Amino acid sequence: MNKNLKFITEPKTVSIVGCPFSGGQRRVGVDKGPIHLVNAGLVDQLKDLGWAVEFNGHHQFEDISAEVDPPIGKLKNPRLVSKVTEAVAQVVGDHTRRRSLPLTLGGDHSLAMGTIAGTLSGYPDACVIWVDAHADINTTETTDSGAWYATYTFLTGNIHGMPLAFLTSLSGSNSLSDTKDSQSVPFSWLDSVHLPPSRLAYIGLRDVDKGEKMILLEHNIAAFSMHEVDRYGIGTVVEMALDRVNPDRSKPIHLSFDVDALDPSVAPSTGTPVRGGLTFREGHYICERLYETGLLVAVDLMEVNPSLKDAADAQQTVAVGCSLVRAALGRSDIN
Ligand SMILES: NC(=[NH2+])NCCC[C@H](N)C(=O)O
Repeated sequence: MNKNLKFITEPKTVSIVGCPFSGGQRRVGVDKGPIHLVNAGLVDQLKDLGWAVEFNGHHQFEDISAEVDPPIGKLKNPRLVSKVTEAVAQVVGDHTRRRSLPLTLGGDHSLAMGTIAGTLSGYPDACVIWVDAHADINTTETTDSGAWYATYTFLTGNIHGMPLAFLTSLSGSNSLSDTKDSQSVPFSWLDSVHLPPSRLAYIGLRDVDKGEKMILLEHNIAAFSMHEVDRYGIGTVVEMALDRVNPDRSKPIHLSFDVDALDPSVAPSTGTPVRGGLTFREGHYICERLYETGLLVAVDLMEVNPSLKDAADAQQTVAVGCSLVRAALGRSDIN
């Protein structure tokens, strides 16, 4: 076992899962995120931190296509997103069961259906720290409940706003089915996966749709918005989040980091930026502290979209993304 990370075996290995995928939302370019992150030197940076790095190129999801993929209910690209996330779940699950640490680079945040399902296959008691401006817990019913927001994102139905509804079983394939053949219904593979809402904590929220607010309340989900970050400071907020989902500091932790949790002045190139976000240091502190718990088992970095804004903004966002990953994988300023 690793002296720093309780669940990862020596020699500590990080397995990069590059996921150039944008089908969970409407803006082109987020599929380029992982390519830019790797081209910025991430592999060598992680080797420098003492990790053995496995990276066999980005997943092309070649065999996966869904040429005929009309919306089901309000959901856009349901067949494609289901197939891609199922493939991601398999890959992440394999790494997890070998006790290497999967680092998934997105791509849009619908990919977390795959990454978290994969983590749960290896660590059924894992908890999730979801760092994001958005709650991404819209159900098949509530996905258009973000009234002001929806006006400029085509009434949503974008599955990147929904992964946690499927993972917590608030939505399931039954809500998408008009056929008896359950195998062919999108997301039926996820029906057997369940993340209890008591093992989910958010940090950084500031753009939560009406229907999502009701879900957070009703299921008593640990949600720390920017208001709590301002009020208590990031150090206290991270402990408060861990107290809710991992009170004994014993369970495996999956970190799912959406780069839009950061303020747009820090990470401008992302599809759904929201002002008033985490500072550079607050974002890094979360990553550093979770590494320090020794309990990290998987990391996602999502929603870097280098095609948005200008080249300098894209480069800044990619650089911050790499820096967050280094912080989550043990980089320290003094040792
Ligand atoms: N992963 C993201 N950037 N999600 C943004 C979601 C925005 C909005 N709540 C929706 O459901 O469409």
